[in-house]
Amino acid sequence: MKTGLLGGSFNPAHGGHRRITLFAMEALGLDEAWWLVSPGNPLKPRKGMAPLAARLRSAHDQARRAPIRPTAIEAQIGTRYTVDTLKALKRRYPMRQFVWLMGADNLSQFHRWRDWRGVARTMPIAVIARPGYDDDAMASPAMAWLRRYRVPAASFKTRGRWSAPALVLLRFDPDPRSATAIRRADPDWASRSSGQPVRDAVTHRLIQTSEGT
Ligand SMILES: Nc1ncnc2c1ncn2[C@@H]1O[C@H](COP(=O)(O)OP(=O)(O)OP(=O)(O)O)[C@@H](O)[C@H]1O
Ligand SMILES: O=C(O)c1ccc[n+]([C@@H]2O[C@H](COP(=O)([O-])O)[C@@H](O)[C@H]2O)c1
Repeated sequence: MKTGLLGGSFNPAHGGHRRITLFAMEALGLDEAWWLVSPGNPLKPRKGMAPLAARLRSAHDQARRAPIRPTAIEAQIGTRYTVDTLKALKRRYPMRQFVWLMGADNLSQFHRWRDWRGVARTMPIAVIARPGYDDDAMASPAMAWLRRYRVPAASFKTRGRWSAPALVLLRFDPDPRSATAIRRADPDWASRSSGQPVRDAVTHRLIQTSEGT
């Protein structure tokens, strides 16, 4: 199973997340994508961050009828830094091939992440162009190191077994949507988010069994 991992605050999830995920799945030939709804981005302030349950619920709303599984795996396994999460997922799902997905805004900050080279050595990375961030991303300190590992999307898609580091740059019709704009227009979105707790499909299976696929 080729699986894309999109980590994020999802504060809240929006149509841009869904659209870039579906585009990336098509471009990279992925079977499914998991959205890792973060317990708290280590570089973002806690202030203004809606509860995890509300953010996860918004992710379920946006992922409807798509091969996208919103999860709270990091809260479940107790990781917060991406390098720890990705290593844990590779251990738990040894037969899966994972690729880390992120927008260009995150590439421009990537050198500030804990052991970012370790992230890149754990699995391939695909970066999705984002309006307003692409120039900074291309000029970023992480890109200076990562660019030697660049692989065209078309050849990545046809590779049987992936290796890392590998960097794929994806450029689609750019999507200007952002959670910041949504919060600005609707600061109380989370307080109206209610209902049954969502079932976290991947976490559920992770607790039940060791998947082995
Ligand atoms: N419109 C978009 N185009 C490309 N990538 C995006 C887009 N929106 C979100 N992403 C990417 O999706 C992941 C999760 O994003 P996140 O949940 O932080 O949403 P956001 O819209 O960037 O939020 P905020 O505005 O609060 O920073 C990140 O890797 C981010 O770069
Ligand atoms: O590991 C780190 O040091 C690190 C620093 C900043 C962000 N991240 C991860 O990057 C992903 C995107 O975060 P965000 O808030 O931009 O949606 C999310 O999975 C975060 O946990 C990870």
